[in-house]
Amino acid sequence: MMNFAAHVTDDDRRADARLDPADTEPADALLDDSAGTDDYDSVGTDDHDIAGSADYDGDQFDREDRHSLRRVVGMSTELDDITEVEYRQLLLERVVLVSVWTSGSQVDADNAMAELKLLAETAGSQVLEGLVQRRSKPDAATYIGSGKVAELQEVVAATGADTVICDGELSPAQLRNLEDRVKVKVIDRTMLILDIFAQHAKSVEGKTQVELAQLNYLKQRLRGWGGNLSRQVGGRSSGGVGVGGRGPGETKLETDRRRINHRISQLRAKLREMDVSRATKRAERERNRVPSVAIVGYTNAGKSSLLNRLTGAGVLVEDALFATLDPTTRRSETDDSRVFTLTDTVGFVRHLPHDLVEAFASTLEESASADLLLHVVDGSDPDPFGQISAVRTVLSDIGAATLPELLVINKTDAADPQTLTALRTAHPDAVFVSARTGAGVEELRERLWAGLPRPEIELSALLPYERGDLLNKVHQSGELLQTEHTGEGTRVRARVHPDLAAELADYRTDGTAG
Ligand SMILES: Nc1nc2c(ncn2[C@@H]2O[C@H](COP(=O)(O)OP(=O)(O)OP(=O)(O)O)[C@@H](O)[C@H]2O)c(=O)[nH]1
Ligand SMILES: [Mg+2]
Repeated sequence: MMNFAAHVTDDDRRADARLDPADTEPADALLDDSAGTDDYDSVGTDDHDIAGSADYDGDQFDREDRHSLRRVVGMSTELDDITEVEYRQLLLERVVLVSVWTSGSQVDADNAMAELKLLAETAGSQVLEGLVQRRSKPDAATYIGSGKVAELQEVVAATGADTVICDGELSPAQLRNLEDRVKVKVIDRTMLILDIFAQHAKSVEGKTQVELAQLNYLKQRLRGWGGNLSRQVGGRSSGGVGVGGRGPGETKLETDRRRINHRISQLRAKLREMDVSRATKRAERERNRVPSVAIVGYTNAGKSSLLNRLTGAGVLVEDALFATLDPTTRRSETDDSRVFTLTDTVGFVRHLPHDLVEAFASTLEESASADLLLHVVDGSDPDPFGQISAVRTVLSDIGAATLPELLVINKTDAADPQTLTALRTAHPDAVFVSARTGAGVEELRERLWAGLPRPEIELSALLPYERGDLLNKVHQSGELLQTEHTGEGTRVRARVHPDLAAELADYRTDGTAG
């Protein structure tokens, strides 16, 4: 294990931040932490060299960083000192997966199970076994049928698993009943995804959003878990008053509920503040009329790799789900000097937990307000069509369904040729690329540039040399078609937005001035 001391510090800090109800983060810490991400202004001046970025897709970045952030099991000491959310996070180690398959083919069921396995592994678990039950609908009491529960009980005992992960969102009663029967912790897909988000969130905003989603989810399940945890952990730690042995009695539950509610309102307030600064930044961008492109798509499709290819951004790329949680915005330029921004975003997944969509609303709004969506699809996935429709579902949830979209089929180097043919037939307008090899990236760049909105007014003007500011504005927010330096100033032909056209009115030479 690497860098143990660093883990302890990180864990301590996290525990502190969550537990003290009176805790308010110093404002400067807040600023510090968010400075690295989503900061269009700070990168605005440093133009990334597109040609220089052609050699890498970002796979080289930050991997160590990410792994050094993995949670250390059992670092917290007193149960009194941790919320149940954190308690839940402590052990997710040796797991058995369970799913109920209600419709679709065997292949679909296998794909869903493979995805659940990937999710579990991304959360840091070792998957011991997977059980699928075909059923017209999940059992109301135990999710899987009672015969299957007995089988699950045996598998858990035989493998020594400490957790069961169910592929769906279970009711509190289902969770409780299953825990009672199999005697280990049972979590559902929603909790699993929340757990991954919790591990991956880096910025203050991301962490706040995840914690809010976790607490909202937990609040509804508090009673069920409280009862179970005491029995379960008490049994495991052989009767002593070990961790959890005290058991959250009614009073403890009440305290927990109050603390959770208090914490939720704190987090909401904090997010509202951050929302304001995000909105200010976006308004600034909109005022400058810099076209924005959002890279969206299924998790692990290669969105960050493409951003790196296109701009040399150096964003974390990892063969893991939800590697990116904090949106990163980079400035870029077309070959005819039009400036635009590219934002890498959180990946989507089938059945994205509702609490998460809500908590990440402001992050997702970033995509909803873009001028163009680059919808990246993993062409090497067994079911790229399923990915496309899952992503479109989330897009319409966040009000982004009607935005212009450029479909990008990525990983063509690894994709099955038949699948690619099927994709070509179904989506003749899509661009086929490989962020890994760079194939198709040139075409993508051109299609992307062509898809950017263009300023609506074309004009000619003669700008005196002392109005370098105006020339600069044309360069930044308009489109320079022609420039010529003369004795009196710079002659330009350009396309600009109406407000800039108004500013240029006095200098126009094409007769429509005034
Ligand atoms: N073979 C192949 N692998 C690729 C390609 N593009 C990306 N990958 C790999 O796919 C994995 C995911 O890439 P990312 O760029 O992190 O994907 P993402 O869409 O940003 O993922 P999240 O942020 O987790 O949602 C990494 O292991 C990449 O190296 C490609 O064109 N071909
Ligand atoms: Mg990413």
